[in-house]
Amino acid sequence: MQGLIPPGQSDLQCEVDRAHAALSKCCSPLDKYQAVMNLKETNGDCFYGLMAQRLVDYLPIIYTPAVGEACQQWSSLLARPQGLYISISDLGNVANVLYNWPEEDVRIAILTDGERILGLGDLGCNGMGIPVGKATVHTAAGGIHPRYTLPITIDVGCNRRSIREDPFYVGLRQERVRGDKYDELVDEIVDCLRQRYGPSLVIHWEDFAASNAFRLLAKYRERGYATFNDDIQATAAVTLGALMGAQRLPGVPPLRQQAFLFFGAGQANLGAAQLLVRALAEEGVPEEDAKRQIWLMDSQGIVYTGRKGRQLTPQKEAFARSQADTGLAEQVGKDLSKAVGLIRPATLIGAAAQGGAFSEGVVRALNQVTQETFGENARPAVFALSNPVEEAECTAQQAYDWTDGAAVFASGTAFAPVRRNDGSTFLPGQCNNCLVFPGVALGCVAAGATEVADSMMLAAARAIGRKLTSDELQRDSVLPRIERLSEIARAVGAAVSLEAIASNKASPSGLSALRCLPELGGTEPSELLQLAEGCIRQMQYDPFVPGSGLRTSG
Ligand SMILES: O=C([O-])CC(=O)C(=O)O
Ligand SMILES: [Mg+2]
Repeated sequence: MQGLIPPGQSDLQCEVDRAHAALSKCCSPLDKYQAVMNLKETNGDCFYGLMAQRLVDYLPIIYTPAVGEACQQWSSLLARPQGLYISISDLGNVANVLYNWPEEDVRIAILTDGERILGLGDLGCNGMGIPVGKATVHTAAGGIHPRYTLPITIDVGCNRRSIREDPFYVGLRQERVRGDKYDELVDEIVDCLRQRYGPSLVIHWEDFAASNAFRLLAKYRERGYATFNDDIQATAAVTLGALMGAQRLPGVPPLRQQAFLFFGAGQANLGAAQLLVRALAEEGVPEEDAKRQIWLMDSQGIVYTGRKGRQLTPQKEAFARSQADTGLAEQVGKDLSKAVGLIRPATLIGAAAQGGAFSEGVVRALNQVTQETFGENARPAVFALSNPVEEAECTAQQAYDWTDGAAVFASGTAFAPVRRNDGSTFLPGQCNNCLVFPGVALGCVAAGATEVADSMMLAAARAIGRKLTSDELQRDSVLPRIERLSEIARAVGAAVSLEAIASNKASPSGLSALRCLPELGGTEPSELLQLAEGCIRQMQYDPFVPGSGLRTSG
């Protein structure tokens, strides 16, 4: 290497600082995305060092929202492969493809088929940015070694013509394969993953369309895989965590007394509704009563039994209002402010990828019905969860302005703090599944979990609600600040492993690693936190002595 690199020596910290200074010169988030991904490719130690130290600066780049733009432009980005591509033409040959992945010890596989990337829809093979970004967050926040993560894009085609016809498109130029062949491919992938990486490999599903997401999750859970769907379960856990956090603010009505209106009946809201029912059940509310507190609204209006048109999916059917609500549903039609006026919820959760759907009229009506029902100091919850930011149902500023500061607000993509008239600031919570999935994976890996049970997701939600600090509460945040992501991931990890042990979902290897935990009894056992810290990459360069040959790492 002598002569091929400059003579001055820098340690890792200097390289991290230099990389940050260089990246600060990028003019757009997309430029920064490309530059930082290039760094990942050329100097992994420096990249992960930078992510660990400045996650809050780089999360909006490697993750939502810039990663969404990167996926939209993926074909023309000169992106180097950072994960594994398995296509429908590999059917019957998946094992060989999988053995091309160089790592022997993978603990988490993150799979997408690119059909529902964030709120951006079908991006086909260009969705690869998402599992790659999620893997990076598993490392940067959860401390999972990058070699333990395997991002996979399953290419079965793309139903967006503009993408298929893009001359630079990197995927298969065909419509999506569906039905038996699709299922066979996913089966083969999951089987081969288990064969190569063992039964406690965590399978993390990401950004599948609802028609596949629920089915695949149920199928592989039933088959005894340690598996979770980020968009259904982790989004649900962070949403429930935000609802639990809101309970700690004065004026927010008790969960068991409210009506909840879910705008959008896709994976995120259905998952949240399912988990909410479980949480209410633990408060002693019978399941049927809990369901009666919940209203779903999709593109056809209120979800109710016997609704004309397309048949309800089983997941929607579980929350369909009874025939007794037919009159109300017909009166509402597709009008959200009418729904608010007639249902009188105190919580409105949007996850329909319809930017701006929470209009001034809707938010004002929500505030009014909340105060009429629970008194003039009562505060409604407005959660605008769709990603990326253009898809958000309303902005933080709007929610505050339209309710004279009464609303408690959370969003999927971050909004800046909002200044109040008295000079203090509201701190909008970022209700993004990144507060959950790294901790869930960490907890599962640490405990050698054989299943990702609902109770483990509930434990994750509770851990998040508990972690809110008094400063955050004072600024009306319903979730811990994203700056604390690593700390939250470890707390969620601890809670998830403890619950895995308590519900007999931990395997002997995990149990022996965690053998001291039950006696510790606390909610954040220091042993587990140490274990988590132990997983973290030791980012050190070996000293380079001129004339002695290569650096051994870096
Ligand atoms: O990636 C994110 O920001 C959250 C998420 O899973 C999605 O929107 O699909
Ligand atoms: Mg997702």
